[in-house]
Amino acid sequence: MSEKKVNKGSERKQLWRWVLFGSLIALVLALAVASKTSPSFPLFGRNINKPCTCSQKYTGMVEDCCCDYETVNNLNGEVLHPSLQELVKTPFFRYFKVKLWCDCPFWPDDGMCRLRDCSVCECPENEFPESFRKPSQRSLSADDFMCQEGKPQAAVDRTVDTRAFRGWTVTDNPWTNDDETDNAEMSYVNLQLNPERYTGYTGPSARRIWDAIYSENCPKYPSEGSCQEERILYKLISGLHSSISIHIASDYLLDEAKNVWGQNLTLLYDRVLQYPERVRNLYFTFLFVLRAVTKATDYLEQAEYETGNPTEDLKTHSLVRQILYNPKFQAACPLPFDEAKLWKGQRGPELKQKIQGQFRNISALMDCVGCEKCRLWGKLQVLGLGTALKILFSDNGHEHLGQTLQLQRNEVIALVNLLNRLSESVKFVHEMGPSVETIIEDNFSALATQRSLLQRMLASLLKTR
Ligand SMILES: Cc1cc2nc3c(=O)[nH]c(=O)nc-3n(C[C@H](O)[C@H](O)[C@H](O)COP(=O)(O)OP(=O)(O)OC[C@H]3O[C@@H](n4cnc5c(N)ncnc54)[C@H](O)[C@@H]3O)c2cc1C
Repeated sequence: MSEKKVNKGSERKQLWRWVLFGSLIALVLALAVASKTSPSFPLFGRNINKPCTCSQKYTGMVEDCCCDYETVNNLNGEVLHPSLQELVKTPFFRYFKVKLWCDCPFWPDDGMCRLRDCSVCECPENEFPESFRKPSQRSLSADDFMCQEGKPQAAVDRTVDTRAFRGWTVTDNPWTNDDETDNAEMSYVNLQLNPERYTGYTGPSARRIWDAIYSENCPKYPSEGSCQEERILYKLISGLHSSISIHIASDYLLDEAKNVWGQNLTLLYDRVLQYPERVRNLYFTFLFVLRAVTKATDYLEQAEYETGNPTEDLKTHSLVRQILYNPKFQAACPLPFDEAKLWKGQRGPELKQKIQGQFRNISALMDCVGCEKCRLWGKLQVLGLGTALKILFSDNGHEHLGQTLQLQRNEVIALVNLLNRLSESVKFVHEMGPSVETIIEDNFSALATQRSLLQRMLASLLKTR
């Protein structure tokens, strides 16, 4: 009888151990599945220290700028974003002239030049209206439709309305490497047909470009005694990088088989939000480019936006004026960035030359980008930044800017499209950031609770053994 009791007791203990062990496994599996299947439940493989929320992090003045985060968000939401969205759709601003061939000057044997054929990948002729011109008349082979590492989302649609290009002079830009004179190699691209978004471009080729940019041309922590100008170059590139990542996250191919596109908030968090510095650099870059646009007010106001469509062209001019002369903007943030404090002192001119050289290298590196659509937006946005630098630092001629500044049409198109991209990114981070961080935070505390539960169960399991 007593032996039976003892046996029953040890059986129950055994059973209890199995129940505990089973629950433990079930809990771990449930967490793993939740983490894998839900993009907004990113728990595993992370540091689970509690992050602080967007609202706590982004207050006060944007570093090195003259506006605070709240003002930037308000102005962007109410004034800039809506106008810019309209402006970039106009015929003048939606066509960009670009050399898309991959003639990377740095590492010809990268293997990316097998994409040379891919760079002329065009839609089959029956996909677009007859009246549209194609830049290349060469006959298309089957390979042309299988380009960009087999990813159609990476190919550029060259559908273009030729009426959009007239006038404007060719001028130098000491900050960039772009040569617009070689018309034979240039394509005209309709930016509205080629949104900046996820393309599947990743791995060593992409990594090599970013590495070359950061390690050789704009190190985060340059040599001892680094100055504000060097930090500013880093922040501009980092802000642009954040914006590219935000566009990938906001327009992501969620299901390749079904061609479903949507937001990838895990990616947004992983690449941008969890590094507050990257968000700050995005705001900095936005204000820097905005300052360049406002500084060129006289020039942009008088420029010709003619495309052969008087109604559209009038609308373009009116939208440009709406941005440049918005009273709300002028009252709340009249000087987004103060460029006058740079290049001072004896080292000024030498430093400027050095940084110009670094920026030109970054511009040249865009030819090494091994994905056509990424190259398009990389080139456009770097040209946009180069244009901002040219406007802000043209031979110290700030006072007479209206008379001395000369911009190419393509530079103006790049500048405005860059500003629009940055404005979209600022809006997305402002609107989505807090909720994404709250979800992550909730998940972190859920994980913390589950972790302590697991620890207790494990301890109890070990005890009963
Ligand atoms: C010019 C260019 C344009 C591109 N455009 C597209 C595109 O349109 N669509 C697309 O799908 N892919 C694009 N890519 C690829 C994309 O940027 C990533 O390289 C790719 O998605 C792989 O990402 P990753 O996670 O390895 O990190 P990456 O974004 O490649 O970052 C590499 C490293 O840089 C550092 N880093 C990341 N972000 C920042 C930042 N904001 N500031 C400072 N340092 C940072 C980190 O150390 C990171 O590990 C582009 C690449 C380049 C070079």
